[in-house]
Amino acid sequence: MIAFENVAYSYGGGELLSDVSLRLAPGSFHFLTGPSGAGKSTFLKLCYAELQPTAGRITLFDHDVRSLNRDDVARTRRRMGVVHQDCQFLDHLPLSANVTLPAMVAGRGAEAADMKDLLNWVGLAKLAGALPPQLSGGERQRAALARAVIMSPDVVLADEPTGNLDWEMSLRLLTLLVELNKMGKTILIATHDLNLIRAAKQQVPARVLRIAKRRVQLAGADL
Ligand SMILES: Nc1ncnc2c1ncn2[C@@H]1O[C@H](COP(=O)(O)OP(=O)(O)OP(=O)(O)O)[C@@H](O)[C@H]1O
Repeated sequence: MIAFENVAYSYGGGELLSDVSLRLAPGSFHFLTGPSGAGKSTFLKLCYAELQPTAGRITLFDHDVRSLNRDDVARTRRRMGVVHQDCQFLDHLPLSANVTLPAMVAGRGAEAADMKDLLNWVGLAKLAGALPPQLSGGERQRAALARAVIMSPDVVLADEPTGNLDWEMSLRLLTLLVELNKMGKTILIATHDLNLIRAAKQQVPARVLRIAKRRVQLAGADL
């Protein structure tokens, strides 16, 4: 589904990531950990073709990212839901419109019933008409997850989705990601939170990728 072969990435200085080879199988659940500045967000950006590798090959849904034109990239991204670290919204639009925006942009429009189901699922049905600045950190994170999955993506990539949340809210968000995985979605979550990883491992066979010394490697069962 997502495959890296001897991938390197540099923003112009020295290499941030070197010789990364791995494969995220369909339906798998992975965490990505590593110190601040190690390249977790950069790795996720490579996964959704926001960045191109400076060396090696990345394959998304069996297509080499270098062979994709702009339309192909847009089509590929529709199969991927991304929860960004900063969860930005359009502040003048109500939550419901923000969540359905990806469907609108893709020219699909979302059925009102689907949107209601989705907001119910993330526990935000009562806030459908609220404006983003009125939402708490946890509500914003859950809204960002709803927006990421409105197009029924095959893959969900989340960058520190529980970064600003208390433990109870983190577990709630994790439960939603585990539910998505049980529905067959491939999940990749960048996080610093080892407790979150431990909690996930009690629910799903999650694996841990660790960035260290520019390499991304599978961690052992002990984290
Ligand atoms: N657009 C950019 N141009 C140049 N350098 C960048 C750019 N984006 C990130 N970097 C640098 O690349 C390194 C990795 O950044 P990245 O955001 O991928 O790390 P991270 O592991 O996600 O960090 P954190 O855990 O703090 O969010 C950092 O040193 C950062 O300053």
